[in-house]
Amino acid sequence: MVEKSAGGVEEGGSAAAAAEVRRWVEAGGGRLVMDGGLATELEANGADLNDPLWSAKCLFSSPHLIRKVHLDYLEAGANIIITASYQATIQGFESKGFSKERSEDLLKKSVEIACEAREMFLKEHSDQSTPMQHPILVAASVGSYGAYLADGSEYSGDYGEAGTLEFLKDFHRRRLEVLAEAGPDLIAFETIPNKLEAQAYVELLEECNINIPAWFSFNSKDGVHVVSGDSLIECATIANGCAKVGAVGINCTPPRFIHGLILSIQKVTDKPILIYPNSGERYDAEKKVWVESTGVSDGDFVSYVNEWCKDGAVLIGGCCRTTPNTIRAISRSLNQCHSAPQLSVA
Ligand SMILES: C[S+](C)CC[C@H](N)C(=O)O
Ligand SMILES: N[C@@H](CCS)C(=O)O
Ligand SMILES: [Zn+2]
Repeated sequence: MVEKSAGGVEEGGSAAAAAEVRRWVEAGGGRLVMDGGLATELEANGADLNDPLWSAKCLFSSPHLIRKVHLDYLEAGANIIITASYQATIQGFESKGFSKERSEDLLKKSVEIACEAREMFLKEHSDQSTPMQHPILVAASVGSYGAYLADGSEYSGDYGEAGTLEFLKDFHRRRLEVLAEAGPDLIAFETIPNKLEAQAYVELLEECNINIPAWFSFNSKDGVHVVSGDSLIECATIANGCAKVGAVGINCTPPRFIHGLILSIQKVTDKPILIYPNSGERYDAEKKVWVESTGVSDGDFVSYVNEWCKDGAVLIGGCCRTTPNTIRAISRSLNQCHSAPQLSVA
């Protein structure tokens, strides 16, 4: 279980969230291993995600599978497990016929399932002399508005006329509050496709007075811009300007772009950098399948890890199409990596 500092993000000045993430990274020996693709592994365990709710469907159809996948990632060496709330929204559940209350309960449940998996894992290993990974953290996923649209818009960031700042804030507000109230260690804003949504998240973190460290993770198709074409540097600058953001990085992006993206992020922030790329395959949103075999294998993926460490990433995992085998290999590779930079705890 994680011990939180007395004041959380609330106290401690402008870099409080980053300081908290740095403390966790220090506790983990200079690196933290994140989990891999949650939806990927739910499918591997038999879930049918061809649904507008995608992986969030399992919150009511097969919560036991979500718990199993979290456990599999913990057994593989993950320090951080990300909840099944990526595509879980009050609006999405309501359009399936759930009441507002039940929809909020399902959001909370995503955090509860991950916490249960952590408890089970800790209990299972409590009498073992071999050291387990520490700390173990639960990050509540907030997928973008594009994820809710269920048409792959998180890979274009093109929201048309709906994409105003106020609209995006209204869309995410209650969802964020409910997830924060459920008590995760972190809030994971994932697969952020454009600058506007990053700005909306910053304003919501402040207005809702969220005192749980957040991370902002963008996705890119060219190694320079986020998927909308907005500059990654500008996006990372927005994240850097928010004291409630504890880490900044990249997810669901081909491994070949990660090196350059880390260097870009470093130009504008001292906050810890996280990266959890996908396999490099392309998502066909109509058929809801991943296509093309240009992806990298687990072995290939891991060959990049030491370079990303040297570049300065301190939280490393995988996104779509990565598996517990990927995470096990990353964990082993990081354990052998002795070039950990000294992190100052502010
Ligand atoms: C990260 S993508 C693979 C998630 C699924 C997408 N939003 C869809 O519903 O098709
Ligand atoms: N946390 C989500 C990210 C999708 S891009 C998942 O792994 O399914
Ligand atoms: Zn992904």
